[in-house]
Amino acid sequence: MREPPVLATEDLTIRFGGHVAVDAVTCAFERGTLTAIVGPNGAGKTTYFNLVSGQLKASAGTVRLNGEDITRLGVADRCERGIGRAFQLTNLFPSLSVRENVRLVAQSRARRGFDLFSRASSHVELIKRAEHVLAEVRLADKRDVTVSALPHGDQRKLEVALMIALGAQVLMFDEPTAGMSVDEVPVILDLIRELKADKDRTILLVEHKMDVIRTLADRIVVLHNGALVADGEPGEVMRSAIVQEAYLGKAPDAAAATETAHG
Ligand SMILES: Nc1ncnc2c1ncn2[C@@H]1O[C@H](COP(=O)(O)OP(=O)(O)OP(=O)(O)O)[C@@H](O)[C@H]1O
Repeated sequence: MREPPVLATEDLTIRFGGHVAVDAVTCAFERGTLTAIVGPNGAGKTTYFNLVSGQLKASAGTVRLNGEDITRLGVADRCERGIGRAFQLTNLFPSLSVRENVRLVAQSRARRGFDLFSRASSHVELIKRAEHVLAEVRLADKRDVTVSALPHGDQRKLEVALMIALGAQVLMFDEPTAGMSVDEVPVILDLIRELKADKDRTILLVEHKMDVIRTLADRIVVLHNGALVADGEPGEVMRSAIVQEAYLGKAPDAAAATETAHG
């Protein structure tokens, strides 16, 4: 039997009063893929993320992780099962070193017995695990730096390290380059590219910048007024009239003219 997608939403819906912010979104995400979720301001992208990560409770519909219905679980339970959301962690210890932060997260996970390292909970094993994760996010040379002294870009890398140490299989990034300096942007994009190379992970990315989407995404899902209006390979989705109109703000005729003009 074919294994279920890592993550799937079925008719996922949330209403705020009379406003439907996410409208019956059915979408599946396969292991080893990076999907960009795009759409105009207010389309429902962040709200969709909140429904997947558990920050918001759905009015209707289902969220499944590896086939398991997790719709009624809270953020912590979803996180333990492998849903990681970048830059939302409040559990950084600013006065401890980078490595201590990662070690503590690895330790809490090992105690709860959620991964292969559950028996490797000796101090030495946990340090090894922390070193491995820090190498993966290119922070090994900052291992002894106190978190509060880290530049913004490195704090973000550390947050990714914590997601990995927590055992996330689904990594969600909501505008990862927002608020970053020109120097930091390529660093975080390289990091996402490297995370994507690990085919066990499934990455969801909300992003406005088309150049970022073009270089990273295997697939684009377009939301508009809360509903999924396009889903497919990036080139094809970007060329579709609905995207030209909904996302780029051009009428279909103008979009067609632009396409013709550019061959
Ligand atoms: N807690 C809330 N209460 C009421 N309305 C909300 C709430 N959260 C979101 N909305 C509304 O839901 C709609 C979708 O918002 P959301 O932030 O998900 O859009 P978005 O696509 O992420 O936009 P942006 O690109 O600007 O971040 C908007 O109309 C927003 O005002």
